[in-house]
Amino acid sequence: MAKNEQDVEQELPPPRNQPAMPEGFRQLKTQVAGHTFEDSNTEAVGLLQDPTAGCVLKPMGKPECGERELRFYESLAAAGASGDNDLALLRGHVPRFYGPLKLVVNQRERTFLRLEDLTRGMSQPCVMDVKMGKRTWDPESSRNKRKLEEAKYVMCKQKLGLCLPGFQVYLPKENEHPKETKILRHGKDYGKSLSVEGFKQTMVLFFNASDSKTKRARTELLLKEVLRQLQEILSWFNSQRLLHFYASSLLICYDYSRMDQSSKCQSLLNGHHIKEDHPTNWVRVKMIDFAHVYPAEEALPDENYMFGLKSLIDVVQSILHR
Ligand SMILES: Nc1ncnc2c1ncn2[C@@H]1O[C@H](COP(=O)(O)OP(=O)(O)OP(=O)(O)O)[C@@H](O)[C@H]1O
Ligand SMILES: O=P(O)(O)O[C@@H]1[C@H](O)[C@H](O)[C@@H](OP(=O)(O)O)[C@H](OP(=O)(O)O)[C@H]1O
Repeated sequence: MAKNEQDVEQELPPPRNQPAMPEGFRQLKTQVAGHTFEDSNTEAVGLLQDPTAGCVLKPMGKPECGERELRFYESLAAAGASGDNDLALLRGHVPRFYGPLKLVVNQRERTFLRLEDLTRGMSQPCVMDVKMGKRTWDPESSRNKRKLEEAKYVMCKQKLGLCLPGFQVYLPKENEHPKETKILRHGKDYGKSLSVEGFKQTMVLFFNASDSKTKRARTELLLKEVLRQLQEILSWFNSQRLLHFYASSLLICYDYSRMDQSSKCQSLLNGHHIKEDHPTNWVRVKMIDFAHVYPAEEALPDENYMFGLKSLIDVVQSILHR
């Protein structure tokens, strides 16, 4: 590990000056990467959360990026919910989109994209942002942007086609109270320092898989569900020839509080029984960040994204089969 846990808590501090925002909204506390609020710059805006609606609101940042992401979500909406074309099928792998919304934040009106909150309903959300692909610059990037991107996260990006801009995880406290937890948070500086081995160890930590004796069954369930969702995304990429995704991420979320429960059924008022403990209720893996999505060149598959996705699957499989 590059830094100890004490450093981590200082690395992503909650901003001291609370940004001024409309009633009912708050900063997304589980935001682990990307553009964020800054104490010294009221122009910098991060994601908001609307806890009642189960939505997050992503600010449309740089005009070309914001517009591209809006067009991407609108094209999925237009593809129709029930269609079986590749765009319609992609809807299942991205957050639901509820349209743009103008809000005044820090005394300035801005446009936000309203998206399904992938951490909704989670009382102890563990969240990891994994940026996909060896190449994280898009076809319109300047020579300078290319150089900047190629100089970052070099070890993981080149070998695995992955990089780790941020994550948070709940871990058991190492004391006599097994139910007590602590949160570990790391940002992009940590991710940029990781070797391939460090990346793999970080994944072990993130999945609470370091202790092989306790919670073994729950960890196995978690890893299998993550793998299942990753494989579904890979099958979509295997067939689609429409889009290429640059600097896009997978967001892996799970609820640590569900790692402790044994499988149980819940009775519903209408007499039906649902397995509320089913892992699809507390594990979510979705694609996010579509600021650099382009039509596929020469209708080729997105080998760049797929290379990263396959190595992520290999890493998770290696943890499962240790
Ligand atoms: N739908 C969502 N549900 C929950 N959290 C989300 C969602 N979308 C984004 N986030 C949180 O916000 C972070 C940043 O998201 P995103 O990558 O879309 O922003 P960005 O500012 O475009 O990032 P970048 O600087 O890498 O381009 C993610 O790492 C995640 O923590
Ligand atoms: O990982 P880092 O070092 O934080 O680098 C940022 C990352 O590449 C973001 O994807 C990019 O935003 P976009 O995807 O919106 O281009 C941002 O550009 P920016 O600083 O020009 O916003 C970079 O600074």
